[in-house]
Amino acid sequence: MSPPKSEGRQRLGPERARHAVSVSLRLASAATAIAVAAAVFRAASCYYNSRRGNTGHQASGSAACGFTRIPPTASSTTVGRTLNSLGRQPTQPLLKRHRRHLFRLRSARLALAGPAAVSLPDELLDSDKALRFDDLPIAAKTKKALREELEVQDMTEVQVIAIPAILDGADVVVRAPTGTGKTLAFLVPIVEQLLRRPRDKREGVGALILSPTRELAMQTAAAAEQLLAQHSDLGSYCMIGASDIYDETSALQSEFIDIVVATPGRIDDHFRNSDGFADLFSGLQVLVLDEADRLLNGFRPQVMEILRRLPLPQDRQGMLFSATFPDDISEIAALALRPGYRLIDTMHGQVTPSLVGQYYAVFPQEQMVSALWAVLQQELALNPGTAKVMVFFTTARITQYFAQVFRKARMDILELHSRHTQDYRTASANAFWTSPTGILFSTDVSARGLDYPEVTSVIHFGAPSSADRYVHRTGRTGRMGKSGRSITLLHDFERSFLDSFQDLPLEHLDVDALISSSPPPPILMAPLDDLRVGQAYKAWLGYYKYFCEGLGWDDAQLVHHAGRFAAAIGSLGADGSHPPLRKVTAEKLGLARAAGLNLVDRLPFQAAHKAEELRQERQLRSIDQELERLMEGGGVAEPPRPNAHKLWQEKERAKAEAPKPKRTSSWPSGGSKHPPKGAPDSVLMNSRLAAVAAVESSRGRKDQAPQES
Ligand SMILES: Nc1ncnc2c1ncn2[C@@H]1O[C@H](COP(=O)(O)OP(=O)(O)OP(=O)(O)O)[C@@H](O)[C@H]1O
Repeated sequence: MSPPKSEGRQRLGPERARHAVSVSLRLASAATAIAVAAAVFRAASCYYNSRRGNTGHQASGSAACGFTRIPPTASSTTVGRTLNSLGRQPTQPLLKRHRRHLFRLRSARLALAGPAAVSLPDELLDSDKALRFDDLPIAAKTKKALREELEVQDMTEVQVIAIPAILDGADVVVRAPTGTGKTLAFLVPIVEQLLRRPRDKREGVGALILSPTRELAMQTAAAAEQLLAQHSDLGSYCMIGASDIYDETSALQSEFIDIVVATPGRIDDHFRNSDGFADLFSGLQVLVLDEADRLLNGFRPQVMEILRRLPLPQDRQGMLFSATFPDDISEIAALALRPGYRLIDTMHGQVTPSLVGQYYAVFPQEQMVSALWAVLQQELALNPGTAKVMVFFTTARITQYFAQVFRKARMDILELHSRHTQDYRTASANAFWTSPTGILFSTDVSARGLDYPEVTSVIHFGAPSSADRYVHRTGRTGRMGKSGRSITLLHDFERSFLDSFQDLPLEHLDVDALISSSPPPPILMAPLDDLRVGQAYKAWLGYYKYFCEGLGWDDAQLVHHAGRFAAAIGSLGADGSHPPLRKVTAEKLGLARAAGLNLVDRLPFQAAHKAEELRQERQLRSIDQELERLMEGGGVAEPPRPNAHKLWQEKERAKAEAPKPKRTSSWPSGGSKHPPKGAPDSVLMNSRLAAVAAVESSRGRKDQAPQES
């Protein structure tokens, strides 16, 4: 294992002090007192400030479901908010009005202080045209790729402000609404920075982009690949938990790879276990933490370890991107950025997309299945033939349970969560991405960054565990100025969730009326087999045990509501007995002494599942054979492969054979308006998905991915 690149990280103290001074200076010089006061007032009225501290997710015992209000505080983000107070406009995802661009650019210059904050030529600032990528001082090949591969021309607000600042060499913290083009806001200048300083092959990787989930990393890598389509001398690579660790190291050592997009767990793993890996990053020029708040909240140990082994902030450029940051970002920024970094904030006080109608319903837990059924029917009816719905659940097992229940009722449900293998996850994501309509049941693993086209509705089944999660989930719809709907379905005991969201435009939805007009089919109310019930019940207990304090529950109340959950899925015994729970599990949950649980040494149904597992494996094999046969016969396109590196290798191979081949990414791209070529036959893929799911589920296989839930 290579030694850490530097041991000097203890300089954080003085750096922090310098940073504090620089923030104060910027505060003082950047805005007038009125603007600051307006921003503070805005902050006070903004729900984002009224939520509990974002970084305190684990710290507070009441945790995320506590729904307690934290008094608003003025903070370093005030600097960013002065931009908003000057702008006084609702969020406009695609700003084509040049005057507003100019106003904001000038505001940015004012508010962000620092010399030469934005380096667009003055003649552009004085013209009446919308600012386009073509106007940027970047390589012609990048512009061509933006036009032809990503099909984008006019820049969005965050791109107008962030790209010049990054090209200028600044470290940045960028907060911009969901779906407004943050990915290209960092990818475009990264490519340019790499081109501007030609690198020696021995310097290794030029830019590292960290993403909290595998799917987001793959999506970003695909966008990078599209952007590099015209640059035969630059390559990108995607490193995620599911790939082969040995292949990755040797690929990185033998190939010329400039941009690596990765999940933190995998990079950390390499740093610890792969010889010579750290050397590959010794010449790193750019580091991006995409969804930075999540990375530093949910993956802090890994991210800290990575930061410790990368070049010091003063020797590279650093960027933090997200739609949500804690009020005090100085701590996060001090970890990854140079003092004097610039804050760019294009939220304009609006945390959710302006064209997303937001609704809520509260219902007795016993009605949860009917409520979800009725709301889904409504969304399908509101968008006939085009409904694309994402339903977010609290845990992977509960997601899996509901997916199987709704499939019984002949609904075509895709599933994405950590209880499946990466192949399955990728196939689900691809199927949802390519289909013009569909329903995806997911955990928060899909909440951030994923850019599924044309999502019409987001349904939160149960209270989201934090305000930030609500924002990111909701942001899967209403992207790039489109409209959408977000419906929050709250169990009766989650009503206090609404207290924290008073500033959101949530409208009440009459779920009783919906249930009366769309009653659930009887099959929906019949429980699944014991194994699935047991898994869902255990997951429910584990999840709400974590939030007991916030809900004001003791163990007896937890068990009481767990019984209601069991009743709602039709699995409470005739004598009121709960589904069986292993004693060892109850001990782990701290519930060994709780009255009312049905504790057993061994689950009675485990052996019976062995035979079922074998049957399903046989089924899976025959579906695979069928797929293979069809593919050989040209009846169905090859299922898409996600690994950007493989695609890159193919590109390289193809290049050697014929100059300038044109390839299309097989993964949902950040910008292409067309589905990737080679999309799978959906019926066959769906049956394969179902078969794989059944086998995985009966094996109880757990995916080890870093996950949201
Ligand atoms: N200038 C542009 N014009 C048109 N479309 C664009 C432009 N820039 C990006 N897009 C497209 O907008 C969509 C959303 O972009 P992106 O995923 O980068 O948003 P985001 O701000 O990162 O969202 P999130 O906060 O959810 O991660 C993508 O399909 C992307 O290709």
